[in-house]
Amino acid sequence: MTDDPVLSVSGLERSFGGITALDGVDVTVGQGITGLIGPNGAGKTTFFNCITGYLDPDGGTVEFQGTDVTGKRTPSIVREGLVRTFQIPRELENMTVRENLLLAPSGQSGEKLGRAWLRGGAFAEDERRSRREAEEMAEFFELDHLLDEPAGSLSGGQRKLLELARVLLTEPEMVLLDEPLAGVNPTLEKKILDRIHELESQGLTFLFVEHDIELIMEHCDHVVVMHQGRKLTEGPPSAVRSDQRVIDAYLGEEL
Ligand SMILES: Nc1ncnc2c1ncn2[C@@H]1O[C@H](COP(=O)(O)OP(=O)(O)OP(=O)(O)O)[C@@H](O)[C@H]1O
Repeated sequence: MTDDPVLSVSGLERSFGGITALDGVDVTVGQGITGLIGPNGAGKTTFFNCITGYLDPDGGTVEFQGTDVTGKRTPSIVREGLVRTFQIPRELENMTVRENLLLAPSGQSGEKLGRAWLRGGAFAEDERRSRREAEEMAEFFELDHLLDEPAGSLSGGQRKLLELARVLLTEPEMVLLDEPLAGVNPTLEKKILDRIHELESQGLTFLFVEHDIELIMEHCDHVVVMHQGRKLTEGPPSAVRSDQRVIDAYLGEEL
């Protein structure tokens, strides 16, 4: 990891009625692969949602590569280069894999259409390039034989690949991965992890939520542990794993 933080989150707060999901979270993420773990209900998903514009935080700040993105909407955060994988929404399940790959995530299509309107002829060239990139991405993730199939017909693992392919097409600087390997068979799992390491070596930053602690320990440079809406501790995987506070937080769950 380099010394310059890619993401700096300070005092992040979010409640739902009487439930405090985030209670002043301070997390700094440097380049590389950082794991984010914590028992059920620790606040991991809320944390992801608040830093990617899906939810407004009640307090605190989020800085991405030196830019304050607190409270910004998702499309503008995506444009800054911070993206998260998200499940293919039901309405996109009837669209083909190719169509899903051609749609920029998080409502950017309106902006794209606007650009096309203004730029006229350049649009055809842009579209050809987008199609080629989508096809290359599908080929890499071994989804090319499924390009004309509806996304809803994919297996769980193939959907995860499609989700990752979609966010990578936005050319991000940092990707938040929310259990990218759930339901993925071992061959596909290895392929996704290899791709993540390859992208990391090219300078991409990952923050990786995963319930499989073994995977986190094996593949992350640094691990942040959340518990009850706060950061409990952080450090190298081996130190975190043997930390008594972490063991207590998981209350005997396998670590
Ligand atoms: N939309 C919501 N409405 C009400 N409460 C919510 C909402 N979203 C999250 N919560 C509550 O906030 C707390 C944190 O939830 P969150 O989903 O962020 O945790 P998590 O660490 O991602 O959990 P898990 O590992 O089980 O997915 C929980 O108590 C949860 O019930």
